[in-house]
Amino acid sequence: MDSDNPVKRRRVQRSPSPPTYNLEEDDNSYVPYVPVAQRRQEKLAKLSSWGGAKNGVRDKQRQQEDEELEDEAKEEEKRREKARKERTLLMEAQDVHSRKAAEDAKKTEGQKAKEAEEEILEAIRSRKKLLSDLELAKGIQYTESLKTSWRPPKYIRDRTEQKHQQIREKHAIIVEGEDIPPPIEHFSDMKIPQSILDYLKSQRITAPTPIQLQGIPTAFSGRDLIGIAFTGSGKTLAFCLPLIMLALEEETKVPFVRGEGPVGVILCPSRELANQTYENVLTWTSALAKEGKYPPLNTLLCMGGISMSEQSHTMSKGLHIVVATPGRLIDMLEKKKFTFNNCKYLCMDEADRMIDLGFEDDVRNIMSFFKRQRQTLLFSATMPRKIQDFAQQSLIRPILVNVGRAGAANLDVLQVVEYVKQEAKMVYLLECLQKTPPPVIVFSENKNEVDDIQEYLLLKGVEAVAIHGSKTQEERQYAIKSFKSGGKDVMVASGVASKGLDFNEIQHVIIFSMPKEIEDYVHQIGRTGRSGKTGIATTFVNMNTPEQTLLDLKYLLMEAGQKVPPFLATVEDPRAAQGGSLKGCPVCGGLGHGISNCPKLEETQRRQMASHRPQDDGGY
Ligand SMILES: Nc1ncnc2c1ncn2[C@@H]1O[C@H](COP(=O)(O)OP(=O)(O)OP(=O)(O)O)[C@@H](O)[C@H]1O
Repeated sequence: MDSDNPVKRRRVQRSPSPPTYNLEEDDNSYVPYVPVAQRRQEKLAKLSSWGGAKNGVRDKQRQQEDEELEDEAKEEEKRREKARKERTLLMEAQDVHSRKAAEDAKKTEGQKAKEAEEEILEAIRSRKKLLSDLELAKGIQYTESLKTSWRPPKYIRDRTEQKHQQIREKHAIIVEGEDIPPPIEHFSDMKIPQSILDYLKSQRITAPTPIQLQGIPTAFSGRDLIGIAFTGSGKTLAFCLPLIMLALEEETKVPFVRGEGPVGVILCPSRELANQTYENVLTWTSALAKEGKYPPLNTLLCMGGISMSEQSHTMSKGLHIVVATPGRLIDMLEKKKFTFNNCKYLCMDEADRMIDLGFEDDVRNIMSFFKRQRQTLLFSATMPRKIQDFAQQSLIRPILVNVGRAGAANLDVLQVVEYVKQEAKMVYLLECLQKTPPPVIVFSENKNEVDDIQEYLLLKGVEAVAIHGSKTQEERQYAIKSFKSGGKDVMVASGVASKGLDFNEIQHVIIFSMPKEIEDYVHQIGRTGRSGKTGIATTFVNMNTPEQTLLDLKYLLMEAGQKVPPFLATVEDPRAAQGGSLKGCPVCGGLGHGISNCPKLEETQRRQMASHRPQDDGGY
């Protein structure tokens, strides 16, 4: 009779083993399944244990039991249906997974690198803006540029935009931004005091360089500016002159007294660069005040390694201009030696380094001392696109003035790359020194090597000085002074001296050890071939030089139309074989690699991990 029971028949047809796709392992609501037959048996056992029950009662119980079994069978059907659906979902998920794996396998290395690049770029994009912590916290956002009274001469204002553009094109100037002030091709049209013009003329500075002819009017107009131009192209004058003019205007309105000022600050990443910029500002402000027609302006040098009491005479008067390295500046501001309550002008030289390699927090900190809207200017010879983008977000209606590709080598430098075995370098260096008369700079990435080279040269009778971050301030100053004055023929330097230092007519730069980052190479060779003169750069490479660095170098030589030596020409670009993009790296501007293997990014990450301040070789 039981075998006729449809419920039972259905149960018998059911698969005897539980489904293997049990998705419910993690499901707390799971109730273990007890087969219907087992439950029936249990019920029957219960019933029979009652004994002596009347037949009517038994029939009623059996009927009840059948109904229960039917309900259970329905439940069971539902359970199976659910499991079937879940199985479909799981299979679908597995399908998607295997499809993706198959697609990934089909992707070329180039495509994978592109995706990795996008991820890194996204991370860079999400960096918080370069505003002060206070501005960020309060959501303060200025939208208008700083107002100034300066106007270009009428005849220039009357020119058409097309004419302005023609002038820019003539000087290979690329501009980006809104309402860009016109380029001005003559200093005399810039409304600069005659005494400064006379001084510049005495220095054979008679016509503005491209970065000056577009950068100075832009800065005079109060606009935020990102100025990019190759090494030795006169960027210092382009950012110092507007500050001098601003300070002059303020001083003329109401003379500054002790405790007042400064009007503006110039930030530099190293002491040497700060010192050099300070000296430039001093010569220009002295020239201005020389004839007594204009008031004297006070400039303070604020950097580690010098005693501020030496400058107490400057501090005892109103202060117009501060030239500083970040660490000491923060220290002075925190100690309230002066304030930025009326400071309107902030310029960063070698700005990519300032905002990219660990100075970022210091810069933010410095910005939080500003109490009013400021004009911000960033200058460098190397400023990769990503850093430009980041900087642009942080400025107000910025104007980008670009002369040549950011990070390109100065075309006035003849670049020679030679394969020299490690053990042969010292001897070959002596030979190389014969190529040109002095002064010559020799660069090495390693402080110990700098000392070794200097020692070797001294032994060989060469008048050499050395400079690196572990030297005392006095030693560094002595080295620079004696080399600048011509007392010493050769300066052996670590990377510190590469950025921004302007030595007179360096004939030859020898790069004893090729830096990993191509930007550093660009800055190092840029110590020669300055202000329109030509120079030679000889670089030693060997099997210790990473292939990627060689590739960056190869592309840079090609871009500058220089001779590529055969051993360098044979270095293949792996991206070409993988079908990847051959665009330059958006982080460091190197042409021979993508973002995913950028040495600069690696270095930045390493520094961040170590979370210590940048070794600017003593900038603090
Ligand atoms: N208009 C000009 N005409 C001729 N020489 C100039 C002009 N402007 C500046 N110079 C000279 O050019 C040299 C290099 O200038 P500067 O140091 O400002 O270059 P830079 O662009 O800042 O280089 P770097 O990127 O290496 O710092 C200096 O000796 C300076 O006096």
